[in-house]
Amino acid sequence: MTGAASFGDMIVWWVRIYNEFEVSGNSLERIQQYLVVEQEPTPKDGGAPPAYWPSSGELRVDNLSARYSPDGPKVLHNVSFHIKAGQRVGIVGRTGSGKSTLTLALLRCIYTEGAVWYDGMQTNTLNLDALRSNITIIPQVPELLSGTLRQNLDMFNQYDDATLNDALRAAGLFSLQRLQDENRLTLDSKIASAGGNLSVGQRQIIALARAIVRQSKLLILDEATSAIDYETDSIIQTSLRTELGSDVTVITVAHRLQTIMDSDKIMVLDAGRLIEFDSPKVLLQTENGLLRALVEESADKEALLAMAEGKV
Ligand SMILES: Nc1ncnc2c1ncn2[C@@H]1O[C@H](COP(=O)(O)OP(=O)(O)OP(=O)(O)O)[C@@H](O)[C@H]1O
Repeated sequence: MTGAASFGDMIVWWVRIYNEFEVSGNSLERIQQYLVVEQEPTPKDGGAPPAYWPSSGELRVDNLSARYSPDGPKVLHNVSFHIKAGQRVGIVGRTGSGKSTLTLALLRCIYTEGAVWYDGMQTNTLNLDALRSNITIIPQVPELLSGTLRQNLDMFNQYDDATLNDALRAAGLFSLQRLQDENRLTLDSKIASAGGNLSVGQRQIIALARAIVRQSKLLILDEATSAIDYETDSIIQTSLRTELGSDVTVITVAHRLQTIMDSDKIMVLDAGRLIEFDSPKVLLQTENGLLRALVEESADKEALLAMAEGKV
């Protein structure tokens, strides 16, 4: 009996050791993978822009191509366009058409060829710190830091409360709180790690307020369709239309056409190529145009057409 029990114990012991060995092996493998990941140039490498840069959100893109790995396939193909300072531009396209890839390429997060000029500076001559701190991205679900709302808006304590409250008002936080009975936030409110105690809408509004405080000239918004309710979305859209300076360019990656149908211009991507870029009104008159086809397919066709005509 004792012999059988100790043999059994030994088997269990071996299984446990083998299991632990396998788990540790996985961790080692993961560390090894991180060690061989190719590093970006250090953020300070490259030129520093002049102090007055950027003074506008003008963006000129010339033959921009992109891939996710040095020897991977091109995912974005020779995209060229010009966005004047202050324009609101929507990017549309079917799933996998390259919308997110284009925004990553603008930030130099992936391998790119071609040239991008932001307010007259060619971005690949700038260090990554300078480039990325002057473009604000508002992702679908913005991550906030644990701390107060004030710290999230102004990490280096550079602005007074009036400026921060103005930015929150302009971004639409107080309108949202009037409409919805969400927890009332003040500059001293505590934000949980990653913003876990706030709704996605509140987080997007705070990210927008941060862009307003930083006086970003180029804002890229990834529309959060599924995670955001209609009221919050329209508050954010109104803020983007009315509360930003006239030289601030807003690019919205749109997942529903309503959001961008009254933009100054719409960019239509298809399989990594820019196939249409013009005002919604012109694109809707384009025979066999993709935007026109997307609108035709939509259940909200009439409303979209009215928006494009500026009637809504
Ligand atoms: N990390 C990645 N590595 C390799 N290829 C990728 C990666 N991310 C995206 N791709 C590829 O790039 C192409 C464009 O994808 P992208 O995510 O830019 O499209 P999208 O228009 O933003 O799509 P969605 O509307 O679904 O967000 C697709 O073929 C996709 O498979």
